[in-house]
Amino acid sequence: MIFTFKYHFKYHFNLSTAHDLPKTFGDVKFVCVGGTPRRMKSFSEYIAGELGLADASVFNICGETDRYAMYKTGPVLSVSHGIGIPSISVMLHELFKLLYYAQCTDVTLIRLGTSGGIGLEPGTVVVTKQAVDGRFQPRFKQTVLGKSVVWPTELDSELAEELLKCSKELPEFNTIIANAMCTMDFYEGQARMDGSFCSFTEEEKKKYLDEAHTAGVRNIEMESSVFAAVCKRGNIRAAVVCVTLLDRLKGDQITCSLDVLHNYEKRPKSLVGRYIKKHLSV
Ligand SMILES: O=P(O)(O)O[C@@H]1C[C@H](O)[C@@H](CO)O1
Ligand SMILES: O=c1cc[nH]c(=O)[nH]1
Repeated sequence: MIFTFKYHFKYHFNLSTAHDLPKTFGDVKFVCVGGTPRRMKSFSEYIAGELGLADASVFNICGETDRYAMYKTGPVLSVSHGIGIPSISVMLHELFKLLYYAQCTDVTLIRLGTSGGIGLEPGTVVVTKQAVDGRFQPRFKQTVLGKSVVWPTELDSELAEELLKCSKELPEFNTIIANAMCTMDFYEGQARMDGSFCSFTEEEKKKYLDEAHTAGVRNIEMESSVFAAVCKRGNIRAAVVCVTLLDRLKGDQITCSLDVLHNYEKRPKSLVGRYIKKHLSV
């Protein structure tokens, strides 16, 4: 990555190289990202407790813009990315620029997310091996200058294994390593029949989800492919850790209570928190 502008603006973060980025962000070793500002704020507060930084004040660094929210506790930066590939892609461009100008080294990126499971007990945590597209291929396709560009989407296998090892200390939920399918849509794109429109039958849906299962897909979400592809391009160690909210072989609608959902959402947080704590030898 080579950036040569004198002042480089990270427009959606409301930060630029006019700020002292090395002073504020130079110590960052982990960046955790996830869909919602609430999740990332609560992760930042949680990690402050885990790292014994309970006095750290957790505030939104991007306070002046409401595109994304960013929180920092010690060496851990938490950033929200919104829904889907375009939203996380913009955030990752600006994040990588930020890490570069802040002169950060040895950074690990982890996405903490939610997903729909395939053939799994709801609440299972899936650490992604490869992010595959809707045709079960490990690739991220983008149109650049009117041409299709394809990037590979494997994630760091060593990091995935280390996370799986940490999960053995959290026996209250199951954690597995498997492929995630990354889609462009929550409804028809994920073979749901409960959107505004539906262009397929129940049998076609079942056949597709069975094929996904046979291809090794165990969960479906909406960001892992571009996340894996750009981390690979930037040579950054990365993992995707998503909890499943339902079993898509049994239905389309997420019917569990908010309490149960929030409890499920804590699972990637506690697994990644444990990993970070171990890694920083706290
Ligand atoms: O990080 P989150 O929980 O937002 O990720 C999944 C994929 C989509 O962004 C979203 C759809 O509900 O949930
Ligand atoms: O089914 C689901 C649940 C959460 N997120 C998704 O993208 N799909």
